[in-house]
Amino acid sequence: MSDEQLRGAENPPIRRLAEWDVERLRELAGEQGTPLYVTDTDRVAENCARLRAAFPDADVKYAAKAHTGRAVLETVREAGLDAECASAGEVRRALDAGFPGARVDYTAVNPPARDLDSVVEWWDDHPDITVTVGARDTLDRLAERGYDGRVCVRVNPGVGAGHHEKVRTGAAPKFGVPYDRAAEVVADARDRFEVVGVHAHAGSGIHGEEDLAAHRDLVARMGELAREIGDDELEFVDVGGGFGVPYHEDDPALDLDSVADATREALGDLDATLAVEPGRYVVADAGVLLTRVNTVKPTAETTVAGVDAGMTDLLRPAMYDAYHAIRNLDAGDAGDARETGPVTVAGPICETGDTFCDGRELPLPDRGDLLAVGNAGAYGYEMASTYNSRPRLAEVSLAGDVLRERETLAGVTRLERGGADE
Ligand SMILES: Cc1ncc(COP(=O)(O)O)c(C=O)c1O
Ligand SMILES: N[C@@H](CCCC[NH3+])C(=O)O
Repeated sequence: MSDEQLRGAENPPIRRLAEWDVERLRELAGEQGTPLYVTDTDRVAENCARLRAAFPDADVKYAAKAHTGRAVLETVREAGLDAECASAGEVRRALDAGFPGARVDYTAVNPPARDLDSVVEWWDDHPDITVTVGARDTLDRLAERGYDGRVCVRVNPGVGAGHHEKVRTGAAPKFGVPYDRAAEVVADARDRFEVVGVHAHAGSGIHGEEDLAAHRDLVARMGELAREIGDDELEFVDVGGGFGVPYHEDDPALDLDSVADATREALGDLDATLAVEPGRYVVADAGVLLTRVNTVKPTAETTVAGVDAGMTDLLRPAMYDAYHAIRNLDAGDAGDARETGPVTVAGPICETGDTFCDGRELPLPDRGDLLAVGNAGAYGYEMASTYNSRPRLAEVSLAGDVLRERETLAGVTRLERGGADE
């Protein structure tokens, strides 16, 4: 596909929930049961292609935490993005999915000893891995293990952005060395390692003028820092990810090309390559969560649609009050004519926060209706848990391949004495 097409209607910047093939989703739910994640890997590839077209001279890395499933990692690798990993586990999964070490960055945040041990061990076979370090202690701990390889220094830019305070990383003291100490830490690191880059990340879900202004500030600060410490001695300046997607049906899509232009302009002239590391943008609209209504309960204020998916399957609404579009695939524009009214879609978990929406205007549900929850491809399955002894749900590709099997109770209890048999 040419860049022209990638910027046009052939590859639109967002796939809305209404654009998924309802018949196909019904078939998959029928074959696999619910709750079920459906992932369209072609869409993942399209999103990667659009990122590469918007940032043609940059190193585009995929933040693997958004969706670390094998099929997605392989798709991203084939599409030419690198892998940005948040743990030794993610590093291992990226290597196993075929990323060469030179295309793997490990962003080590307060890294557990076991993670450092593993990555240093794998570094023998993959000497081009880059470890991104956000504290001097981490440099010392790497040196103690005999590591003298590629290091990137993570900086706390003092500028945060994102859809919720819990994901505004840039100003949180947890992440990165303070901006005014960054040059000193880089100098120290240069004595002991090969310093290949500097890094900062504003936060997740950048969407809207205020967030974009913060992103530009961060990028400008990183450009200044790189020039101060010698950009000709760096391979890259990584300005993080965070590019948002529209969760509300009528939110506009992010204009990625203008974000890319603004990023380059804010960075200024540099010998080092620009790097970005989006996660959500790659996978959010490539996934839906299918769930079935099992209980309908009219109340004075709302009709409760009790469903078989819960916060254990998609945590974002409970954790961040995140909005996800919901479509009833058996009613309204996708099925029977129905009256609409305020509907509360609630899961089976014993927590008040276990709702996907509260009093949202939707077709009044019937028991057995199939609902689709949109933009579930990013931070969906990866944040799933087994709370309330709920086995994790299954994931299939749009083509029908099982990407992750449905877990069983035996899977949940396999690590405990006297665990269940099935
Ligand atoms: C260091 C780092 N890089 C990249 C990302 C990816 O963010 P997003 O999925 O919003 O693009 C995150 C998550 O916020 C992050 O913490
Ligand atoms: N898990 C968050 C975003 C990632 C934060 C990672 N630093 C979300 O679902 O919005």
